[in-house]
Amino acid sequence: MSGQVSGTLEVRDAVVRRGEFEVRLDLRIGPGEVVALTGPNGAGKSSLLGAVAGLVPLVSGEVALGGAVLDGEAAFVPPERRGVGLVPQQHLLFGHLTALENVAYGLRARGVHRREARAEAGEWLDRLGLADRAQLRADRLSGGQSQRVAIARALASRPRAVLLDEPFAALDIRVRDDVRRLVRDALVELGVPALLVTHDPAEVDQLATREVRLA
Ligand SMILES: Nc1ncnc2c1ncn2[C@@H]1O[C@H](COP(=O)(O)OP(=O)(O)OP(=O)(O)O)[C@@H](O)[C@H]1O
Repeated sequence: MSGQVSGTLEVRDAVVRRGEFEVRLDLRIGPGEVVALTGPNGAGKSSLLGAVAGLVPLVSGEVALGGAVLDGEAAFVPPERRGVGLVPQQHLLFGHLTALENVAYGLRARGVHRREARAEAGEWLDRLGLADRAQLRADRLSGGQSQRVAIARALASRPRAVLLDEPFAALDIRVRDDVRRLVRDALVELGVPALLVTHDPAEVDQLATREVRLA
C-alpha cells in the first residue's frame, strides 16, 4: 500500500441543503482516526459525505484536508483532484468496464502506469475474494460483488482520506465479517482520516475510534 502523506480532515461548520432541509457538521478527523457517523434515516449522513467528496455543494462552512481547503468561500477542488476514496451507497461502478478496470481506474487517474495499476487492482480484488470476477463487466456483478469492487476501488486509489457510506450493507453474512476485518486493517495500514456512515453498532465497535451522531 501507499505510504501516502496524510493530514487532518477538517469539516468546519459545514452546512449542506437537501430540498427543504439543512444539515450542519463540525468535525476534525486526524490521520488514522475512524469516525462513525450515525443517526436516523434521512438525517443527512450521505449528503455530508457527498460534501466532503465534492459531490454535494456547501451552503456555508469549509472542508479542508492536510491544511489545504477543498471547499470554502475562496476554493473548490473538484472530486477527482481531492485524493479522497469514496465508497458511495450506490456503488457507481462503470458498468461497461471490468471489475479490474474499475479498481485500476483511480490509480490510473493518479498517474500510475497501466501495468502497475492493473497488478495492484488485481491484488485488491484478490484480497476481497473477487479474483475470479476480475474480468467480468461491472454490470454483470451482483450487488454484494459490486460493493466489494467499490471498496477495492476506494482503498486501492492511495487516498488521503476515506469515506465509506454503509459499505457492508449489501454483503451476505458469510463474507461481511471478513470484509469488515479487511477494511479495518486497510484503514490502519493507510493511516488516513476515515468517515464511516453506518447503522450497525457492531461496525461502530469494530471499526470506529469515535462516534458522531446526527440528531
Ligand atoms: N439529491 C437530492 N436532492 C434533494 N434532496 C435530497 C437529495 N438526496 C437526498 N435528499 C434528501 O436529503 C435528506 C438527507 O438524505 P441523506 O441521504 O443524506 O440521509 P442519510 O442520513 O444518509 O439517510 P439514510 O440513513 O437513509 O441513508 C433526505 O430527506 C433526502 O430525501
